[in-house]
Amino acid sequence: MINAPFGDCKSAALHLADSIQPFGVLLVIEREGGRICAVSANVEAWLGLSPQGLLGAPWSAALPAGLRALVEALPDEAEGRQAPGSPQARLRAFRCNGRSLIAALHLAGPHLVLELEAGCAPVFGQREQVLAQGVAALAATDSEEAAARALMRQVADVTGYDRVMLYRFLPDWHGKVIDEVLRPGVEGFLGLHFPAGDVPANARRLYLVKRQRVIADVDAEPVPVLSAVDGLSVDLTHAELRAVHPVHVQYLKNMGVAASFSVSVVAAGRLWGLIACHHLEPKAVSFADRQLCEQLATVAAIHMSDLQRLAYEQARHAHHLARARLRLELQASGGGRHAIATQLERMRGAFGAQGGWARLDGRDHYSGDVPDEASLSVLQRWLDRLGGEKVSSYDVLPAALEVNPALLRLASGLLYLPLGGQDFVVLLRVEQPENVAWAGGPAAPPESGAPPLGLGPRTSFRVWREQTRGRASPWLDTDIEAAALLRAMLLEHGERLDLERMALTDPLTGLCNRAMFERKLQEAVDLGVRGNDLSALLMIDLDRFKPVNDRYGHPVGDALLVEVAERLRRHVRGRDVVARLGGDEFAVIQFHAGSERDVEAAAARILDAIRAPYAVLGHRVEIGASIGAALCPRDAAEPQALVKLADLALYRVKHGGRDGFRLFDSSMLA
Ligand SMILES: Nc1nc2c(ncn2[C@@H]2O[C@H](COP(=O)(O)OP(=O)(O)OP(=O)(O)O)[C@@H](O)[C@H]2O)c(=O)[nH]1
Repeated sequence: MINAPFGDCKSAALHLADSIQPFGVLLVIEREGGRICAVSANVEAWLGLSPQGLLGAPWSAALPAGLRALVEALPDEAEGRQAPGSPQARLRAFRCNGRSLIAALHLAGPHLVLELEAGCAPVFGQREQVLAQGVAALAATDSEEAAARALMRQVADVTGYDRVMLYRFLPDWHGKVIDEVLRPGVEGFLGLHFPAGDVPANARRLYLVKRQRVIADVDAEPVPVLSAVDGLSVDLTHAELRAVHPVHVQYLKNMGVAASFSVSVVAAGRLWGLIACHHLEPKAVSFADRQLCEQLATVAAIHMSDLQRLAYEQARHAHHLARARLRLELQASGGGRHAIATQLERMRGAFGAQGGWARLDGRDHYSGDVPDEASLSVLQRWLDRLGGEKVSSYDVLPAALEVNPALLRLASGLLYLPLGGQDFVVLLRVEQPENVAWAGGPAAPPESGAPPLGLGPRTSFRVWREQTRGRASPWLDTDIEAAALLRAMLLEHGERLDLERMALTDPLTGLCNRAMFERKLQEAVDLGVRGNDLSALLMIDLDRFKPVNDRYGHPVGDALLVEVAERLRRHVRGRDVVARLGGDEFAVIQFHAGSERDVEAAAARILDAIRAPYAVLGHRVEIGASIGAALCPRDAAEPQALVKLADLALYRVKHGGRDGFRLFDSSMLA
């Protein structure tokens, strides 16, 4: 029986094609039981054996002696060749009915697939020489593209097709002809783009596993594969003779192509491109030459994978170095979270971004080419939807943003690093407008609704020009990976700053704590001594605070402390420092204190501020404060001594009845 025909081209299980091209003959043997379960309908013409006589018969009885020897030899040899790539068929020269044939046998799941075609065994020596030269040429290349070009030239030399093109797959799987070799007078396609639908996903999967594919004559009638049992499907993924989908045949005819040969260009397990060979007359490349091309393609794939890995490692290393430098800069800057903004340019350099935008603690910072603020707000609303958990990126401006000309020009590529809360870093790449020349228009052939064989590939390959907008040069995998690592580093930096801040501030009032007070006092003393400038230290202890706690409870006491802190903050100047040293004890460090009188005036203002009545949690409270002060360098030129003397003055006030101010004088030491 004849098995089911293909489905439509895009969803068809192309490898289950139940027919073959007529330049050979196919037999399928069940590995279990050894019966011949399928043969191509042309078997009689090639082998002089009828399909009826072969189907269901054991191969050991039904096959001619030469073929039996091949089948006997193969299964064990082939076991190890099954996965993961193309199982290399075993070749055998064979004469039958006075014809020289090449027999090839490979495993396909539960089946052995035997194919025969006209030809003779490869001539030893010549083939090895071509292979050696090819390997040397490939090894001399230092980029993936150069290796692919070298492979294309070798395929052109070995096969002699009219037009040999290097077709490179681009990120969305549309393709571009980036190199070609033409017989004089044959039209070329160099520089033209082809839509992704021209090589649909099912075809790409086959190209990945079966690294070469010949179509000997687009006008040749396919030969059905007859099977012994109903519904038998043989996997022809690795078959040389597998028939072509009618839509693809039509596609080639529309192009004026009579025969084709394709060699897959694979790098790191991914389809990089195709070497597409066209002939304007029917043409079948010999099995041996096809194998030679496949071997060269395998060598190219290994070399290209190595080059890709090398480029990847180099890019990772460069990012690693840039990050290490950035970390050092951040640590050295001591400038808190905003130090990240000073590194925007460095980040742009590492990621090849023309614009940088950081929002840190509500403040915006920019570097390089950045859209205007209104456009950035549009962008930000869009970014808000992405969430703040991970790096996001695009290198084609999202449709929703296309209407904004500034974003189109300056933000066609984006890396978004959310840094917690409202903070983020955004790196931008400018638009790279490109004039794309399509071979016959970018639309894929119609997909839905049409009957399977009525599907038509496009009929025209006339050049159709389109300017692509909103595209930036694409981020590499290494960029995305490095952005995630950079984000982790910046978050860690922020967390360290938060910890530092926590370690240096009083959690209740937000004032400096004792540790920070000591640092700042040292600064004031250094400045006073070096600059012969007067600094003052005011030690403040609240009076009658305990009764507030006792009477109204701790929460009221807490709220009162917070309010005292607020009043103190309001009564100092820019650089001065207010600290809570513990309990109801505060301190003020005055830089550039002016004169003794100025210090006294400041203390009086602070006293008045503290004395003013409070309304805390619904209670009216009044307290006072005892304040003692010492001056640097007049009284002491060393922090601890200064604290001691200011404390001495404070205790004089406490013991003198509280609620007042004393400036240290030497009589207090008596
Ligand atoms: N609500 C509250 N009370 C605190 C806190 N830390 C310390 N205290 C209390 O503050 C009081 C400080 O003691 P004192 O300075 O002797 O109290 P005072 O009534 O101001 O005494 P004088 O200075 O002699 O007037 C103690 O009762 C502590 O328990 C705090 O964080 N919150």
